[in-house]
Amino acid sequence: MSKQTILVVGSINMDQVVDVPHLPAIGETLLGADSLKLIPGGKGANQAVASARLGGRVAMAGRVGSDPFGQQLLQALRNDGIDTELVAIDPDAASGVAFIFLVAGDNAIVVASGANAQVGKDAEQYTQIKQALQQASALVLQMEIPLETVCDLINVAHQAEVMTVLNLAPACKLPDTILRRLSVLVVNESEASLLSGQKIENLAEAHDVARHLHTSGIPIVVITLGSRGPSWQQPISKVRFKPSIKPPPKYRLLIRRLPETALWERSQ
Ligand SMILES: OC[C@H]1O[C@H](O)[C@H](O)[C@@H]1O
Repeated sequence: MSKQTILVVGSINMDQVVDVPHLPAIGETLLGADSLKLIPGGKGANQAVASARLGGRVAMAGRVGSDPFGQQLLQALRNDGIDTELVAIDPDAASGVAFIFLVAGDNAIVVASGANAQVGKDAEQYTQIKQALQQASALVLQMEIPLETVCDLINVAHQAEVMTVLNLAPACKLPDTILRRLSVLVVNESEASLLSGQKIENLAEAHDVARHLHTSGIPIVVITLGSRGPSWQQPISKVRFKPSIKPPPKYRLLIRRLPETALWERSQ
C-alpha cells in the first residue's frame, strides 16, 4: 500500500431497496413497488466508492460472506478501482444486508450486519489491516462495524500520525478521548444532537453544536444537512464550503470535495 492510499475500514452491504407509500405499522402487510432493487452499499463501501470516484487511491478493508452477494459486492468495489486485498470472505457469516424503505425521497433502513460484525475479530486479518494503516495517508471509518474495532483503529492511527475521518453513523456516544484523536468528524443533524446533547432546529443551532464539538478538541467538524438543506433559513449554497477560518493545507482538498457540507470549524 502506498503512502497516498486512503484506507476505508467498514461495512459492505447489499442494499435491498423498495419504494413504499408509508412505513408499515406493526402487524401491517404493505404492498410496495413491484420490484426490489439490489444495490451494493454499506456505509463503509459507500465511503470507499465516493473517495475513489473523487480521484483517490482507495483500499477497502472489511468482510463479506461466502454467498453470491459477497462476490457481487467485491466485484462492485473492484469496478470502481478499489483495492479489495483486505476484504476477507467470512466462512461462517452471511454478507451484510440493508433493507431500505424509500418513502417520498426519505428513507428508513434496517441493517442485518452479518460479516460486518466480525471486522476486527479475525486476528490474522486485523493484523494486516493495522499494518496497512501504518502506510496509509488517511483512515476513513463509520459505525457499522464493532465499536471496539473503531476505537482501537482510531488509537492506532493516532499513534501512526495518520489522519482519521469518522462518519458517526449510526450515531452513538464515543468517549471524549477517542473523539479528540479524530482529524475530521462528519455527522448529520440528529447524530450531532445525540453526541452533543444539544437540539438542532436551525442553522444557528447547527453552528453552535459544531463550535461546541470543535472546542472540545475535534479539529474539523462537518455537519451535513442532507435533503433538509434547502428548508433551512439560510440556503445551503451560502454556507457550503465557506469556512470561517482558513483550512490548513493538508485539509484543503478534502474540504473542497466534501458534498453537501454545511459548516466546519478547525483548530486555531
Ligand atoms: O447510508 C446508507 C447506507 O447505510 C446502510 O448501511 C446501507 O447499506 C446504505 O448503503
